[in-house]
Amino acid sequence: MDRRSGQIGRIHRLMWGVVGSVLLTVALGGYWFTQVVAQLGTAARQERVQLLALEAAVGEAMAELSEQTQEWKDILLRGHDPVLREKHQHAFEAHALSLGAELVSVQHAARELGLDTDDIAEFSRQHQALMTDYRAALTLFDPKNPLSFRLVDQRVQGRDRLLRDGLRREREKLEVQIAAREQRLSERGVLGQQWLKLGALAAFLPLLSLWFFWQVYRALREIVLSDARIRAIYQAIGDAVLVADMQGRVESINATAQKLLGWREGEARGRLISEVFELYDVHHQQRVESPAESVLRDGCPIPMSNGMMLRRRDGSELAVEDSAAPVRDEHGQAVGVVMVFHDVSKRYALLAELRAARAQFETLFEQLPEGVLLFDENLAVIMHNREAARLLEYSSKETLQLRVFDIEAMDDQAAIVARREKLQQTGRDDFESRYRTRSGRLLEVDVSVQVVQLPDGRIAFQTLFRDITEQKQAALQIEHLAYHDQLTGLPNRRLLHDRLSHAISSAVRRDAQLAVIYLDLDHFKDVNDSLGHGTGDALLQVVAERLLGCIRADDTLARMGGDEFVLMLNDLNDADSASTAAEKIMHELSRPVCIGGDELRITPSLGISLCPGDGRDADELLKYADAALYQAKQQGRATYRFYTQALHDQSVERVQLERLLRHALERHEFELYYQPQVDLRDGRIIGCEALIRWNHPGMGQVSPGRFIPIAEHSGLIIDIGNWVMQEACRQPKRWHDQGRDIKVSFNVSARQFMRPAELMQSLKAALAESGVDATRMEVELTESLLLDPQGMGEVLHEIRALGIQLALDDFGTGYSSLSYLRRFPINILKIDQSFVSDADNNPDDAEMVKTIIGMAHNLRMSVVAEGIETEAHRALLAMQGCRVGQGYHYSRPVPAEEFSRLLQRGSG
Ligand SMILES: Nc1nc2c(ncn2[C@@H]2O[C@H](COP(=O)(O)O[C@H]3[C@@H](O)[C@H](n4cnc5c(=O)[nH]c(N)nc54)O[C@@H]3COP(=O)(O)O)[C@@H](O)[C@H]2O)c(=O)[nH]1
Repeated sequence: MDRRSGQIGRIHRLMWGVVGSVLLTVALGGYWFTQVVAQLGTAARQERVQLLALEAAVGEAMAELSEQTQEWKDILLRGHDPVLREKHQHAFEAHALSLGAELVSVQHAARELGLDTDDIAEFSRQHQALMTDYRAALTLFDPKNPLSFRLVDQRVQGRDRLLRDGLRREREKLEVQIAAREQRLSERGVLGQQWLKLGALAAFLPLLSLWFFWQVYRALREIVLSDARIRAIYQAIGDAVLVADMQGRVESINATAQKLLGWREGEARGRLISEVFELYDVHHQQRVESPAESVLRDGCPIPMSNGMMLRRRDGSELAVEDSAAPVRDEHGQAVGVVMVFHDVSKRYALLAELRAARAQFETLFEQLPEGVLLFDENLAVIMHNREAARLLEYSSKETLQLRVFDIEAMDDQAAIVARREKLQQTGRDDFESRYRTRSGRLLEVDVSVQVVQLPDGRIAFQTLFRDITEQKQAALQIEHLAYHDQLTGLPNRRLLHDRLSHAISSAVRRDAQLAVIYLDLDHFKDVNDSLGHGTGDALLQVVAERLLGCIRADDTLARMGGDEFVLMLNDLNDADSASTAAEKIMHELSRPVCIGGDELRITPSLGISLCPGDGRDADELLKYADAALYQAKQQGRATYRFYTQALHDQSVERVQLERLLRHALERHEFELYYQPQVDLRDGRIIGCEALIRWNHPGMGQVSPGRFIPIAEHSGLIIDIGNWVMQEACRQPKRWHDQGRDIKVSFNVSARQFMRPAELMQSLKAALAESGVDATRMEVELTESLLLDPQGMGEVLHEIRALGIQLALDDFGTGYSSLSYLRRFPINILKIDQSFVSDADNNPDDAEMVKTIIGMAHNLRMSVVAEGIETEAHRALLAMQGCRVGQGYHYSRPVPAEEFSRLLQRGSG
């Protein structure tokens, strides 16, 4: 390339030298030539001027001669007048002089022009002679004698004419000569012009040659440059090019080929193609023929093909795409081969990546847990995955023949089309729909459609769908569960609340009345506990059925949980209608129920609130009905109560107490009082019962009779009970440390027993933390707990195993049964104070007391009598064989310190 550029530069410089010298030659030659021609023209012009001057001088001489002759005549004619004669004589002389001078001039001019001047010289002499004669004649002139005029004139007459004629002839002769000369001069001028043309031509011809030369130069330069350009392109081309001769020997390789092959052109030149271009089969790694070699063999061009690996000079490999064609001369004769190839490694890698990505995509597509359908613009399936076909129960082939209308379980095709049009605008849509399977089954599907563009530019609808039939059913079920009671299928608290809210709004709008009846089965727990939950559940179902029979279609019966039901009675005329309904309910539910061969008798308690009289809010009405129910329960059960202001106040108080109770523990407002248990024979304190007290800063001491039911109802009894347990365990340890070993009993609520594991954990922790001897502790539980034989047995045995004694509180008021007394590890029976208080007056109570004491002894249990208020009580009990008792007769429950003093005193 550099050499080529150098050559072009040299040619360039040479050409400029030639052009310069030609231009210089042309310029100098032209200048010289024009100078010569110009000189030639100047000489001719000067000669012509001289001829003209000669001709003019001859003319002048003739004119002067004529003037002289005329003056002569005037002298002769007017010579008689001396003045005129003198004047004309002067003029005559002047003209004679001028004529003489003119003749001299003519002679000179003629001589200069090289003309014959002899005649002119002769004339000059004749004129001189004539003048002499004139002047001589004049001397003869007498102005007074006219004859003298004649005489004078006769002397010169004829001679002046002769002179004039001679001069005329001379002029004619000169004119001939001048004409000849003129002719020659004009010929010389023409010649000069020809020369000028020739000169111009001479100057033009080199210019023309120069122009031709320039054109040739340009053409040559173009050839050279295009050759260089081709060469440059050849080198710069992105594809590798190898040119070889017919023997397969490399002639040239371009820069790209050098880079790819690892051979420099100089090194590769002359080598066999196979040496520099080692080609291998990609898959089998076998050496294969290069396309150039195949062209040399067959003479046929090989189009661009790939799939081969090129082994480079350094041993590394490249994937190449190559082609070859024969190189032919102007006669079509093959003179070599050209091979073009390029590196396709990156493309191969990319293709491999693409293939891997596609395989990945296909796997993903096929393994998608969702069905995928691709619909074209006409909503026909053009692609699908396996899951789509499976869900729709079609084969793959069948799926590809479906249209959306075959799948969508929508009768309204227009709606489907409208949805498609909307989709085209929004690009995406998510909705739930129903698909019909091949077998006609309906699938609830969650569909997500996206508008996509196909490679050919058309749009398509990519539809992902998921079978949510089960989910839907589950959701429906959940929704049903969320709003219904599982056991009875009745609306639950939430649904009741909704309906009640709507019913209240409607009633208020229509100025109508409605009643809310809160119902609770009396002693249902006992049934449940004694006969088992199965029976309890069956009973609840019967109750639900009977209640449904008591209400109208637009009324609502809901189960609130446990044995609690609520009835919402719409459009009541007055409160009496509610009473009527309540009585009907009581009557219906009081009828015996037969379950599993057992005949059960139950009674309900009912609380009633009215809308709008008692309130216009669902929660309010429920709360008031609950308060009325509470009242009904308090007042002996098996009855109904309407909500009243007093009830409202109690209810408010309960709510307030509950709110305050929630903070009582953390504010250390609880305290344990201890009531002595004494030996009825000698009044000696042998133990005590721990009874909780709530010292509220504002309300003073709140009795457990007020707050324990609230604590139990709210669940706060768990924490409070744990605190009692801990404190009750700590106290005997303190007394022990003071030298007094006292047994302490404490109450454990039924709700605490409902969480046996937690109870045991708390109990053990309390014992461990206090370090008390467990045999000093006694747990009091109520009779009703023993009605659940399965649940309770274990925990009671565990408590006993710790060494703690078990006392059955309020014995005689519940389902006292010998069987469970035998079954459970109860140590002590506590006779309820209600029997004790009247035992001295009421023979039934006395009999009861006697029976309990006898039973306890039979069962080898201890007996503790409660509520001993008088000596009579003590005496009666002692007489019946009861050894231990407690009551105001001995001491009210007292704080620990005071109890310590009692201990010191030695008796209660
Ligand atoms: N779960 C828990 N319940 C407890 C706890 N502390 C008490 N209670 C229960 O609260 C109810 C009311 O108890 P209280 O007001 O303390 O009444 C007790 C005695 O003061 C009272 N008593 C004792 N002797 C007499 C008497 O001669 N006459 C009379 N009229 N009353 C008397 O009896 C209550 C003792 O009851 P009991 O537990 O059944 O032995 C009450 O039901 C308590 O059980 C507690 O910590 N946890």
